[in-house]
Amino acid sequence: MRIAVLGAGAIGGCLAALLDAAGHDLVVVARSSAPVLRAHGIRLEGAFGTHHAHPEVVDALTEAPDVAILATKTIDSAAALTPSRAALADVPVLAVQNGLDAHGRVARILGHDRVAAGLGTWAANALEPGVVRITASGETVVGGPEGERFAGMLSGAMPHVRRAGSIEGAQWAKLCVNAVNAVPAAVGLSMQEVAAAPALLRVTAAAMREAALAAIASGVAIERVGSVGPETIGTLAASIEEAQAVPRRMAATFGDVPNLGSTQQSIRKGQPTEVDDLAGAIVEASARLGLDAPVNAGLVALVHEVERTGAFVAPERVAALAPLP
Ligand SMILES: NC(=O)C1=CN([C@@H]2O[C@H](COP(=O)(O)OP(=O)(O)OC[C@H]3O[C@@H](n4cnc5c(N)ncnc54)[C@H](OP(=O)(O)O)[C@@H]3O)[C@@H](O)[C@H]2O)C=CC1
Ligand SMILES: CC(C)(CO)C(=O)C(=O)O
Repeated sequence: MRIAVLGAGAIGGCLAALLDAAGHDLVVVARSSAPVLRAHGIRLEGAFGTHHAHPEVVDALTEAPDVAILATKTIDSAAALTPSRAALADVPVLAVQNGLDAHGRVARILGHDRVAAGLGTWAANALEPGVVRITASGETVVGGPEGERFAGMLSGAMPHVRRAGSIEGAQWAKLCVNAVNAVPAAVGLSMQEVAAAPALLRVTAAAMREAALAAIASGVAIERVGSVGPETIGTLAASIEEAQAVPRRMAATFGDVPNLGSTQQSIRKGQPTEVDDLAGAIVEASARLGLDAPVNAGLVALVHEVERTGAFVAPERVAALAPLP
């Protein structure tokens, strides 16, 4: 199949390399990394194996591929899709992005609803253009319109692909997972270091708890994604003390290689983050559901401060969002 990948960073670069290795014909739509990708291709290393791909690299699509994958940060979806909109007019698209309803937003930009959603639980690092390191394996959950097509396609290229029953339930579970992203992005530590620091672990647990309470209040049947399923939501909701087991366990699944998370990687590349679509989505959903989410609101403000100043904040300022008893 002729497959277009828009956004060849940590997730898109990994998928492009794996699909290339599986024998597909890849075209990559790239932004600032385009010259490096043209010259050196994409090198994948780590938990999904090693492969060096040399896909065609373009600024925008002029011809329709068979299918496309969007793997930019959510804040870049419109800018990445708009120049290729005509070529994607009738093309099934898989949006591999975090946040609630990222694929719905893509459907609205494209003006058609053949848009599936993909949720990756693996840890991917791409701080250097054209080099992707998968530092921890994990499942990929695919759902929504065209979900079956994309689950089949990915299954032929990578391990642990699962079709979601309810993509909305899976996106809520993933939003709870991504409540771990903001603390490392604010202080500049890895997820493992945050889990080992009692004051920062407590704030992470409090942020996840707010996400879980909003998930419960939404009334959506939560579907397991990675290590977060309905029973985990119950643990998170019970109390901050009980909730701490969840980010601690999650950090252990990321293994020994420090995992910065996708939000901190944006910071380290000097780029805006998608924190408004992660911690910010928890704040927004909570307000809609009549709940407060002060910890996530505080984290959104701190991550935006780090984006503006380029300097990580002192751990004490994060710890103050949910002080130790
Ligand atoms: N990293 C991870 O471990 C995980 C990430 N995710 C989610 O996956 C999604 C992608 O994240 P991730 O791969 O980490 O992000 P990256 O920043 O690593 O990659 C995004 C890529 O999109 C490119 N891009 C941005 N705008 C455009 C544009 N207008 N045209 C073409 N390309 C563009 C960027 O180009 P440039 O080179 O110029 O920056 C970059 O290469 C996010 O929603 C994230 O939350 C989900 C699970 C795990
Ligand atoms: C799964 C996890 C937490 C991997 O780091 C992720 O989704 C992210 O960083 O955005």
